[in-house]
Amino acid sequence: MSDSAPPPPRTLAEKIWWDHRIAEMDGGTTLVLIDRILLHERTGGVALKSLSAANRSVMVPDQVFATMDHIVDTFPGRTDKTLMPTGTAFLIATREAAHEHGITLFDLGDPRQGIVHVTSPEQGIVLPGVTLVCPDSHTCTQGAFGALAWGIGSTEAEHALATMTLRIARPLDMRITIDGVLPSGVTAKDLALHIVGRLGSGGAKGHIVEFAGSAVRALDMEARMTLCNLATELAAFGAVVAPDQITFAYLQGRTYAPSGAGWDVALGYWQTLNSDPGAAFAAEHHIDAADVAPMVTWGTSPQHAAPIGAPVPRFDELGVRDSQDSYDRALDYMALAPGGDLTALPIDAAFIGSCTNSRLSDLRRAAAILRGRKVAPGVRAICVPGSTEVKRQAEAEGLDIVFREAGFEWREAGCSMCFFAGGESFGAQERVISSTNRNFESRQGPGTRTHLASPETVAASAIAGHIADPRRLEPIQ
Ligand SMILES: CC(C)[C@H](C(=O)O)[C@@H](O)C(=O)O
Ligand code: SF4
Repeated sequence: MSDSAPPPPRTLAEKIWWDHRIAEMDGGTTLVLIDRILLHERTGGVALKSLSAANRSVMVPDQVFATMDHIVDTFPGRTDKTLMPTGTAFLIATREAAHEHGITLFDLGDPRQGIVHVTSPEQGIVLPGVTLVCPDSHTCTQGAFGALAWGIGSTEAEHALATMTLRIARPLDMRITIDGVLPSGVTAKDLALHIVGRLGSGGAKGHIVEFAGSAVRALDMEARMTLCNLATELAAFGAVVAPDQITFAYLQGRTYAPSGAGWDVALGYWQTLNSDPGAAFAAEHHIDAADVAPMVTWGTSPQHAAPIGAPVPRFDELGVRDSQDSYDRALDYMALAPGGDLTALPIDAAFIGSCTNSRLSDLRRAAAILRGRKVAPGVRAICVPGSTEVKRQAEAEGLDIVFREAGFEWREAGCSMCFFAGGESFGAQERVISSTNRNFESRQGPGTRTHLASPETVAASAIAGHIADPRRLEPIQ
């Protein structure tokens, strides 16, 4: 390979790649400069601990940020005590290691605390054109800013912390162009589930997915993050959206974003971050936004998604490849039959939260549905803001009151019931409608049955007591 960047046309991802490439290594890998590293108490503390054990230090502590999100309780009045029996040790280890290494920590009680993929954009840590890694698979959420952001393992995190570099094989480029206008009542979450349903859960393996097209340009930053978040469920290496005025307006004035003259310099660079006309992609897909409907999953993989109201597909109707065994197993686990009507099944619980859909705009849209209505009897409904800052803003608008009056629990920020951390759980065989990103077996607790959907659909279903289309709400009595 030549040592200089290839001439235009180049893709957005290629531009960032070449701006961070240090050297070609053996085995077709490249040594890449890492700008920012994020950690959380589930995996980050482990990486910091082994770094200390090896007598190594964090190379640039100013560019490393840690938060408490995965294991912390989300009950009001929480402390270091967690429902996960060994959880407290993770919190303490992360806190001690962060202090030892001089890393900024968004600890319990800090107004910046929250889910790592929510707090980083809020604080302006992720920026267009940076390389950003975190030992967490949904790091590609942050590619919504035109950053190369990807999830790594704890060992890689240790290497990145010590050297601000990583050795990786160049991923391929994929572009998913979404043109047209999303129908009214259809959200970025529905679009993302539509795409995962069409391409399948391995559909972007080894690729950086660039989301492009007029429907993507029309999305605000929070919706772009929702879209990029689900790229993980396509097995993508990362996801990117070319930064534009919407991105710049979101970032301006945020704590860790450049300011003053530095802002102007950065902006000049950021405006070059888009794919040149004619740039080559290893794979291209086109989606018409008008084809997207509110979606819900019926099975145990995010690719098991269908428009609300559609019958559970029969095996021969599946749009993506799946084995008969895994299809049968999914239906058995979810207690569903081919051709069955999902909207006829009572739900036990409703959950609004996670790095997919727990930002202020998500809570506002759910609250608009809940206002003046009540959660159906017997349904346990929980709302967990993605960050302490989201919670503060929601409370300033009175959204907490709307959620509470409807019958929702209103929690402290964190990952909470997005995944079972070994403590709090929905019950076995309980059917949960959830604004999260994974419906794997036992994801929300041993034996729970998760249906993924948008916050609007979760809210509408909580009221109806069964999976319900948010566009067809009963009038307020
Ligand atoms: C616990 C953590 C490492 C995990 C991940 O990598 O994604 C979690 O965030 C998840 O969503 O499953
Ligand atoms: S909210 Fe869920 S998907 Fe996101 S980082 Fe936390 S556990 Fe993972």
